[in-house]
Amino acid sequence: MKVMATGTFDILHPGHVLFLKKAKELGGEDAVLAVVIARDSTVEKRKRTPIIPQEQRLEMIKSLKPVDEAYLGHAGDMFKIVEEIKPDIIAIGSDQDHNVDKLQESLDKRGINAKAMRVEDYMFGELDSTCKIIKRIKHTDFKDKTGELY
Ligand SMILES: Cc1cc2nc3c(=O)[nH]c(=O)nc-3n(C[C@H](O)[C@H](O)[C@H](O)COP(=O)(O)O)c2cc1C
Ligand SMILES: Nc1ncnc2c1ncn2[C@@H]1O[C@H](COP(=O)(O)OP(=O)(O)OP(=O)(O)O)[C@@H](O)[C@H]1O
Repeated sequence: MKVMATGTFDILHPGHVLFLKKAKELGGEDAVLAVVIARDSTVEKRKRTPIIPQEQRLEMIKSLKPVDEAYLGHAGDMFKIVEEIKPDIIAIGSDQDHNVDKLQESLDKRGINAKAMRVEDYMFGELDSTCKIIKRIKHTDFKDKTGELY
């Protein structure tokens, strides 16, 4: 079965890898995992300014073990890429801001034969989100080996 997972994936961390592994598991033994990377313009609108540009975020996701295919999403219509990829399952992360029931309704209305499913697993840790990594960087005084701030 083909599973589609989506996200920004700005500054990768182990929680992203857990999500992708668990998303692929939803598709059973012969699962194929296709990942849609949110465009910079989408991230700006929906979340915040991304740090890593979309092409670099795509390159990193493509290189991860569970990932079979990865694509940049389109600007605007979020269902166009779904129609192109034709997934059996759309995996939504546990803290992802998409309502699974509403998403399923929209898929059904559009005649897309995919099941929206939530991945319940979440990896908790000191730096378990991109936001926390950004905050850590902002509040760190970086010094070189002589102790000089740079
Ligand atoms: C079914 C589905 C299709 C999507 N298609 C696109 C798309 O074509 N282009 C895009 O920029 N974002 C797309 N997104 C949105 C992003 O992947 C992402 O969910 C959104 O920017 C919020 O960021 P986050 O999921 O990292 O929190 C899609 C999301 C879903 C659930
Ligand atoms: N710690 C985590 N454990 C499990 N899944 C995670 C974790 N962090 C993110 N994910 C999942 O990875 C996908 C991409 O997440 P996203 O790029 O929004 O990362 P993020 O770290 O949550 O970013 P931000 O802090 O900017 O919101 C989403 O489906 C999200 O639910």
